[in-house]
Amino acid sequence: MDVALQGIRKSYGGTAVLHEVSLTLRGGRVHGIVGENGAGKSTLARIMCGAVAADSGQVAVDGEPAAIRSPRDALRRGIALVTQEGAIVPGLSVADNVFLGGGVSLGDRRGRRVRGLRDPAGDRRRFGRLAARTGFSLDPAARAGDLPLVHRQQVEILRALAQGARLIALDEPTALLPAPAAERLLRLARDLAERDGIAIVLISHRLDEVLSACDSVTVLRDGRHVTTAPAAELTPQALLRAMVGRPVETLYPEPAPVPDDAPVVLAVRGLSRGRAVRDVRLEVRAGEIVGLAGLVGSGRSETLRLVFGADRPDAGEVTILGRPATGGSPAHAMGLGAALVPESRGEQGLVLVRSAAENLAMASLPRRRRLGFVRRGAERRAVRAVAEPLGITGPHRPAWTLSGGSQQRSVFGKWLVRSPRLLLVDEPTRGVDVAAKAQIHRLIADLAARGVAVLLASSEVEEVLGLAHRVLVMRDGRIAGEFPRGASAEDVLTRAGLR
Ligand SMILES: Nc1ncnc2c1ncn2[C@@H]1O[C@H](COP(=O)(O)OP(=O)(O)OP(=O)(O)O)[C@@H](O)[C@H]1O
Repeated sequence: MDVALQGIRKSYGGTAVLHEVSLTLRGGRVHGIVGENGAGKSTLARIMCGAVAADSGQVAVDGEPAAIRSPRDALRRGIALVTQEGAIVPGLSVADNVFLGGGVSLGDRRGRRVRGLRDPAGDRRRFGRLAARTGFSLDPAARAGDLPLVHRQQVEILRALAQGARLIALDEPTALLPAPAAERLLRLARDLAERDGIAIVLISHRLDEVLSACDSVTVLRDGRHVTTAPAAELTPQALLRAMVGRPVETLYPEPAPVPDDAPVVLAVRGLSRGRAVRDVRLEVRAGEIVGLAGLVGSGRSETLRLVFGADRPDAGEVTILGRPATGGSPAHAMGLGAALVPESRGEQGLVLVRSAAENLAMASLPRRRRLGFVRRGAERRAVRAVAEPLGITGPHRPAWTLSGGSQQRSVFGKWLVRSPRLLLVDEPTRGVDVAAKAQIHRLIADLAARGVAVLLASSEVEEVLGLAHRVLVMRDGRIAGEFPRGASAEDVLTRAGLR
């Protein structure tokens, strides 16, 4: 199946987000779409999949104009979108999400049963076949809302396949995955293209994976189509130049040395919670960046949550600047100077119906003043002090309309306005483009240089090794090793059980 996008235009509130973009996606091929945050990648994918209406232009399927007005229309035409955050119906089982796809795709959160009666035994067989085809091991009876984001994405892929999709657009599918799982997913994408003739669209900020997984790559810049070229003729540098239109600094900033007399800001001893975190011991001094590497589920994020008081430990002790913080609450930890930039910005980081400016201003105010309306003055100050330096575009629009990168920067900014002494950061650059990534790295390095203690968890081993003074590797909830900055990624991955 070929899908041609012709002269697609889209504006939001008078701002053009896509300018006459044309692109043909062919069955049996993997097409990459790259571009900086806000370049229009997701909007293009949403238009093709019926989640957003174009202002003009058309979508043609196998040469015939196709009126795609909803995700259901798109799915009927064989076009499915798999998003980063997962458009599943949380209250339904995995199997129901997969098989009721046509009826429950985006916008129908109650999951109405549009197909009438179901055949449970048939569904089980079909589910088994799909699971075998994809290599996903999901429990069909599990409640979809209980699944972690990475598994919700698998549910969406199964749903697309169960509904017979011939074009599957994957919007940043590997952003959350550790290296081996990302490789498996990309292999699956290639296999679906080659064996089943499905057209795969891969939107990603990881240029190396785009180049290795795709047949052709399209570059968008500021809503314009810059080029489409065979991946074999491109290099990461050429892609970057096309994306950004200027040379980009991609080296990690050298962290400032930690003074010998720098006080210990965070001390953790014997910290344990169930099987997730076991007997963790670590220290972070003022000005020091300590990295936490490890697989998803190795205990990285859980350790940060325990330190921040978001979860209660079964045992162990946390002190922040010498004051006890064990098993307190986020409010208590914040009172001691801690800040947590969480992994999932949509769920934990931002009030999405408020603007980035309001989110920033809310974070800057004392707790008791945070309810009700935020004063315009506080908003203006927050925009000047944080949103502008961080390059957050559209700080006055509701946060849900911001590009993924601007959302991530807003979450970061929210904590910066509070001048923390201890910064706990989880996946700081997920879904962030190369230029913004460099900005966030610089920001972390600058904060540390000003004496902030940073505990940084990331699934990108290169990121932790590049930024941190030293790296602790977690495996099965325990600290399995420690490496200095500049150690080889291979060694860290081996210790983490990834290789
Ligand atoms: N519903 C909306 N209302 C207003 N503006 C929007 C809306 N959705 C997207 N935009 C804007 O359109 C532009 C393109 O956004 P889009 O999400 O398509 O970019 P992207 O290339 O996918 O970025 P990222 O890599 O950060 O996900 C951004 O400036 C974004 O803020």
